[in-house]
Amino acid sequence: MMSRNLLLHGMMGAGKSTVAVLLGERLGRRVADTDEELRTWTGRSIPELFATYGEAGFRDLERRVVEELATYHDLVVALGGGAVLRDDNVASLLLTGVLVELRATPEVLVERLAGSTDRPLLGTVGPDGRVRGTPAELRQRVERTHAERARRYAEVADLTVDAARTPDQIVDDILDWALAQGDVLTPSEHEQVMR
Ligand SMILES: Nc1ncnc2c1ncn2[C@@H]1O[C@H](COP(=O)(O)OP(=O)(O)O)[C@@H](O)[C@H]1O
Ligand SMILES: O=C(O)C1=C[C@@H](OP(=O)(O)O)[C@@H](O)[C@H](O)C1
Ligand SMILES: [Mg+2]
Repeated sequence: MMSRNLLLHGMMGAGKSTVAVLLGERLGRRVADTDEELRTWTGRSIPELFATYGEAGFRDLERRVVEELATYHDLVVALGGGAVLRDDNVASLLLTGVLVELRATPEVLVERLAGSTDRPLLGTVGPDGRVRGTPAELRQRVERTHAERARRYAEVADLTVDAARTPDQIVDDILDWALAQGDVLTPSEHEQVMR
């Protein structure tokens, strides 16, 4: 019996990659992270990919990863924060999965992203991988990106969870919701979560 992929989306720093691992452990599912897939496939870091191909080129590579992952079932997937901006990605992902938004305020996100060196859109890392950018610039970029994307994230979400809590609490919220759906978990996952 197959289940639907649990696809985590939302802003950079919301905790998608972190929560995906825990959720996968709780369900005994395989976990995929689109950024990790891109690193493995290309042998390059995310900043290197942005520096080499630009954002548009990065999105095209990400699209190919998304298309491939959408052919599987029974996964937990941490999407890169920009993946659901494309309609073609959302259409592919919904064929086999449900979209769960992790939502947090810019204040919370900035706190979590302060030391980040692998998110080129935040301006905190140069093409050479060296850290640059001031805390004020980080805050401005997070606020602007959040303002640009918040509506889109909400619109495509099957479920939105408050990400300003512990990863375990976020996993519990997702599982509570998944249990109440008919087609998200397999019967054996259902049993395992209830135990
Ligand atoms: N629920 C949480 N509470 C506090 N810190 C978190 C939480 N989830 C993730 N973090 C931290 O925030 C940073 C970004 O998390 P990450 O999982 O990479 O987010 P995303 O994949 O959404 O960009 C990491 O340093 C991570 O350890
Ligand atoms: O929001 C975005 O556009 C991006 C988010 C990043 O992943 P996380 O959301 O895991 O940080 C990564 O895919 C890339 O830097 C672009
Ligand atoms: Mg991530």
